[in-house]
Amino acid sequence: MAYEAELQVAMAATLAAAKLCQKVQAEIPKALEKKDRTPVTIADYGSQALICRAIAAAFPNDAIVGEEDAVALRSAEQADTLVHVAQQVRELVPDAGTQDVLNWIDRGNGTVGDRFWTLDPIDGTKGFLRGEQYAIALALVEAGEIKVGVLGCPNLTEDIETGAGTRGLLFLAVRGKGAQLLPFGSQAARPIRVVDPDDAANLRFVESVESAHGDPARQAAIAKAAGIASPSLRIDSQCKYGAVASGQAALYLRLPSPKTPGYRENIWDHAAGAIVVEEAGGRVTDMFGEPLEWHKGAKMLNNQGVVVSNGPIHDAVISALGI
Ligand SMILES: Nc1ncnc2c1ncn2[C@@H]1O[C@H](COP(=O)(O)O)[C@@H](OP(=O)(O)O)[C@H]1O
Ligand SMILES: [Mg+2]
Ligand SMILES: [Mg+2]
Ligand SMILES: [Mg+2]
Repeated sequence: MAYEAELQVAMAATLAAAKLCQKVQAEIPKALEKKDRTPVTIADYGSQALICRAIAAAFPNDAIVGEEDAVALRSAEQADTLVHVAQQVRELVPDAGTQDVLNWIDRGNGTVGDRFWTLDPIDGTKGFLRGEQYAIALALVEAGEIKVGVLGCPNLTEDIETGAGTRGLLFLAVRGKGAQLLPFGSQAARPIRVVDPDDAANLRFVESVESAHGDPARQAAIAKAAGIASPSLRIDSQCKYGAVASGQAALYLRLPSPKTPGYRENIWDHAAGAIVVEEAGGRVTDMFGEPLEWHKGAKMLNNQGVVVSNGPIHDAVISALGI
């Protein structure tokens, strides 16, 4: 199958990173603050190191556009943090040196091009710090189109609302080959599909836990206008794409927050989730109904807001947005 090698490398690397993240989350990590005042932890750095190492080894010519960089970790003030990151990485790569770890993290400072990977080593760091949902998101983009996506959701359960079923889910997709769900520890991935329009129980919408990352009042009004009356399920990270792809929600709305109207979305916050939803039969656009631009830069400067749906309700949502 096309992209089989890429899929296998991405899956193995994401599962290794998930192991590191689960261990660190259980130890209740501290947050450091980045220049943009958002949090980062040793697990974000460790996850990026492990995944970049794996991609660099298998596909040495591929660029990686990752969220994190090692600038702060190279500073004297963060010497202790670097020791902790390296310790976590060595649990999985015993011979990893501290310089190796820094270099692997910085391997994620690539730029977009004809073929590149985009990586969010922990999407939903705020959820991770609360002990709630987060995702490890890795996607391969070629000629402006996402070809492979792997989304690791270590705290997500098969039944998202009740918490029943296996905890720890890997969502996978290869362009044109459908989307699949592989519970952690299982050998058998199963195909997933978006929700049918007549499945009333799952015709709900999902949005961020963080009110400041969206516009909850408008999101509720738009969902209602599109025929979804029940309250939203609030979930951190690209786990929301997993909810739509696995037919447990019909809609994910992410409209610009009135507090940060100029905010533009990062490709790594959406690419892996987007191909999983599209391959499960759904649709992903910006709030104007336009396709998201994956290869113009790390920030999607020409897109605003994100609408993710099962497909049939998409046009009603875009017209309810009325723009
Ligand atoms: N003002 C804002 N509007 C929209 N998204 C924002 C934002 N500030 C931060 N984010 C993004 O929201 C992501 C988390 O998504 P969610 O809100 O769905 O849980 C963060 O990813 P990281 O946690 O990887 O930094 C960050 O990139
Ligand atoms: Mg972040
Ligand atoms: Mg993110
Ligand atoms: Mg992140």
